[in-house]
Amino acid sequence: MVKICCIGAGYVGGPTMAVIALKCPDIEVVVVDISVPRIDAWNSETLPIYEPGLDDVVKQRRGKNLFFSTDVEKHVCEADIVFVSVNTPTKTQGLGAGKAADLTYWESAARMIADVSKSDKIVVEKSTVPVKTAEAIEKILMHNSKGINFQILSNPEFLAEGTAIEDLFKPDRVLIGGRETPEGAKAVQALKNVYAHWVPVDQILCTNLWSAELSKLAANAFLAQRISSVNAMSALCEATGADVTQVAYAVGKDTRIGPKFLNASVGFGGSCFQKDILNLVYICECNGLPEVANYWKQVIKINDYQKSRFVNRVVSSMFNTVSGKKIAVFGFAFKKDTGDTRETPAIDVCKGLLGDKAKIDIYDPQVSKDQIQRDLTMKKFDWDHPMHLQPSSPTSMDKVNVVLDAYEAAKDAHGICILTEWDEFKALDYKKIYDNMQKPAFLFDGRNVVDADKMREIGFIVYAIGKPLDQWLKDMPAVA
Ligand SMILES: NC(=O)c1ccc[n+]([C@@H]2O[C@H](COP(=O)([O-])OP(=O)(O)OC[C@H]3O[C@@H](n4cnc5c(N)ncnc54)[C@H](O)[C@@H]3O)[C@@H](O)[C@H]2O)c1
Ligand SMILES: O=c1ccn([C@@H]2O[C@H](COP(=O)(O)OP(=O)(O)O[C@H]3O[C@H](CO)[C@@H](O)[C@H](O)[C@H]3O)[C@@H](O)[C@H]2O)c(=O)[nH]1
Repeated sequence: MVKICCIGAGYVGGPTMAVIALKCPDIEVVVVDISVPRIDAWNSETLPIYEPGLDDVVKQRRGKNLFFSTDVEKHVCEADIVFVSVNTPTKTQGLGAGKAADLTYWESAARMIADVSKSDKIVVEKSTVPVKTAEAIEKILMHNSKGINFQILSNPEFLAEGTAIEDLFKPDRVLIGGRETPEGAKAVQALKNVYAHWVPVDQILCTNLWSAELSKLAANAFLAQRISSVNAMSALCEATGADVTQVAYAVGKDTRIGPKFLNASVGFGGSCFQKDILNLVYICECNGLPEVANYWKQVIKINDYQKSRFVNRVVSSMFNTVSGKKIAVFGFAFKKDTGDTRETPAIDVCKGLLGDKAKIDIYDPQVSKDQIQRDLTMKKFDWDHPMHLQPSSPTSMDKVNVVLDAYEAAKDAHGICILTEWDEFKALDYKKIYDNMQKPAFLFDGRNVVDADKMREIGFIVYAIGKPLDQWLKDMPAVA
């Protein structure tokens, strides 16, 4: 029986391995992590991450051919294929700080693999890494190999949170990069055999190592660039009276452009886009390509602009101050159907409002109070380190309340900011909400989830990203 071990039981390692175990009953899959609470949660009734369909997959295979363990060394030693799916955060200190990928966790995993291995292994990069990481990993493994043969493969993951199980069941493509040698080709084939259990072989793309590594960064950069493009248009729509939804629809009808990923928003979030683009920018700079670096940097700049533009709209429309005013925040996760808050635009928007001395009441169906407190008090990029290395006792947040439903958040509030597109926000009784708010009552829709005209009929002053502005907002222009 082929044995797989995956180092890192996070958003990628957990769901990916659960699906491999489901689709390949003839393979034993063990997911290992240094975090005891995370592994305990994977072995419990309440999994450590919320992802539609995940519970079902884990319950079907756990204890049969899917295991979660903290005994990292034992399971690495026994495995034929070792996936590495550990954090690759942005460096916060030293050379490349604020841009380069911090490969500390990756390097320590590679050294451990070299230390404990007693048989040949295929080592698979599942984490998103800078181009040429495989070369560095190869050096670490070869210099410590004791005669063992290691083949390094790059197999980047393209799942999106909230749809991870669907994406893993029906990936657009699986990408495997390997060395162009007979041993490399054999390793690529071994990994291909795993995915071929359920992915049509013509969708399994095989490339050289560097193409696979770079394709992952490139795909995320292209995706994020689409959002920054439509968000840049949203600012122009507001200035001209065009409607960004209509513009995006018209643009997306061009089959060369396509309709997906063109929703204007308060900004993109998530653990990947910003981190991976910063990493790409750094690689370009290191390769003497400042023009290319600047091109991609602009995607991040527009995203930051979009978040601060939103805060400025809120403040300026409420007579240029939110000091002492209660603002209800609907949604804190970086997108719907996940409890993940990494790099969520809600952090920057809430910090912006707090900076203007607002009082905020936050409601999100999947994010805990503890997590929100951590997010609003943590330093930039600290979130992407293993849980046990993050600050555990957040400083107090006397101007922030985390509440259990949207009605409570909006009671006596001056304004509402919708920051995540949870479906339940479409179905709320906004008349009831309006009746319980201070007047004038403001609704700032950062995700275009509510029917703005209906809200206006109720009495709200409405701001919706990229939509024609209410007269009130035109009279109170925001400084971008
Ligand atoms: N989250 C996503 O949707 C997504 C999608 C595609 C790719 N990625 C990439 O995959 C990688 C992992 O992302 P994630 O979201 O799963 O991160 P995560 O933080 O959820 O999980 C990483 C896990 O690795 C563990 N870990 C770190 N060092 C370890 C070590 N030496 N030994 C054992 N365990 C160790 C941590 O404790 C943590 O539980 C990143 O490179 C990310 O960019 C993420
Ligand atoms: O039209 C859109 C689409 C998305 N978003 C926002 O963009 C962010 C990222 O969304 P999404 O890409 O759906 O989720 P992620 O889980 O971050 O997935 C991205 O990042 C992963 C990690 O690398 C990749 O594997 C995925 O392919 C890639 O989509 C979220 O804040 C979304 O709200 C928009 O604002 N408008």
